Amino acid sequence: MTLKTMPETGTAGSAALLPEGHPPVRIGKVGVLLVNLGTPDGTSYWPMRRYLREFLSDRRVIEWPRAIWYPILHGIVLNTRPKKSGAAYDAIWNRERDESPLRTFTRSQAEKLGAALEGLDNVIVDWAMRYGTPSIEKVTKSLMERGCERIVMFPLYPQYSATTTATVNDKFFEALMKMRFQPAIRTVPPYHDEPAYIEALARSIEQHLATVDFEPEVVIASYHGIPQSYFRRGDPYHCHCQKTTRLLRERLGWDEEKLITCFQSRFGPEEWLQPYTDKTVEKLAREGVKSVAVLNPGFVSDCLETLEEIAGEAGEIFHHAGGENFTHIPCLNDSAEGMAVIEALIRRELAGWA
Ligand SMILES: C=CC1=C(C)c2cc3[nH]c(cc4nc(cc5[nH]c(cc1n2)c(C)c5CCC(=O)O)C(CCC(=O)O)=C4C)c(C)c3C=C
Ligand SMILES: [Fe+2]
Ligand SMILES: [Fe+2]
Repeated sequence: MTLKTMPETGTAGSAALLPEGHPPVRIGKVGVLLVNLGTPDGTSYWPMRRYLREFLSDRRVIEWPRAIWYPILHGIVLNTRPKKSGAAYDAIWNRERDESPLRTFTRSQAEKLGAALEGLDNVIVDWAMRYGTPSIEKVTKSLMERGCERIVMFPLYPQYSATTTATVNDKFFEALMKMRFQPAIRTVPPYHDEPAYIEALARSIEQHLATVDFEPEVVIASYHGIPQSYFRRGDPYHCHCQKTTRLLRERLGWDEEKLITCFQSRFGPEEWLQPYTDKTVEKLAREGVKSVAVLNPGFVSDCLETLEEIAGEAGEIFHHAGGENFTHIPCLNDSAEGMAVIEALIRRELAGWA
């Protein structure tokens, strides 16, 4: 049998011998795949509807029996919500790049991580979204085409929830299920109590508060909510959120009145984790609290839920109820502190591979 050399293949540049007609094989690389929730491709009706349909059809997100949920989703939600949510996205849209902030930050995080890992010449960094584009399947295939025999997949959620971390894992493994020749896999675990993460949050608070001309009486750590029933059935998310706040409080030397935990972004008629952020800022203002700061430790990047719901809506609620000073502390995003967290976790998970 004739063998031919394929210089573009082989481990880290070494030539491999392949039989004539053999499909090309690229090997020797390690992929790092950052995955965030996803975001619409545009704010008009159809891109919004496509995104919401995929998101709200996920059984990990809405656990109701399909026979009950699908008529509501298709008959009501997908007819009304695309317009309403589209208007909200419009208010925060990155017009320069014509995309949502979540996409801008996720891409930048991948680019900055790639630059930070440049010394590891067998590592390729890329990014994908659980819902919408670029899909996990497409990017995973692309990493393999570029020679990745091993992939570290990082669901970008500090606190584990079945509605976020698990569904990213599911989608990733669903893509692998279709492959004859699979890469070896590592997934990055939740990091709600990692010292590097707590330190980065603490510094982001200190740095932001140094830029405003008031001292907040109360600082709210506001996490995305989940239905209470998911928590009762064993989702550890609530405990992870509480632990993040406790460690942050200890690091800052604050008491339980100064740094509190709340939950935002309720959806549907069920009871969600409480206390609710919007009700809490209103109550605080009515009780005479004049200055409040809110941070979103569960969001790796600023997005609709932080920029519109907190920086926008929650601030308005606070002022209408008599509050005077309100400030939103930005997420870690692609800041030096935020990138230090992502890099530290990825370097740890690459041990023995890169
Ligand atoms: C039942 C519905 C939802 C659950 C459960 C849920 C959990 C959950 N979500 C995030 C993070 C994000 N959610 C975002 C947007 C968003 N979330 C829901 C619903 C549920 N989320 C909807 C319908 C939407 C879309 C916007 C809207 O119509 O309100 C985003 C923002 C994405 C963006 O493009 O900016 C994030 C991020 C977490 C962390 C979480 C559970 C822990
Ligand atoms: Fe959400
Ligand atoms: Fe929201």
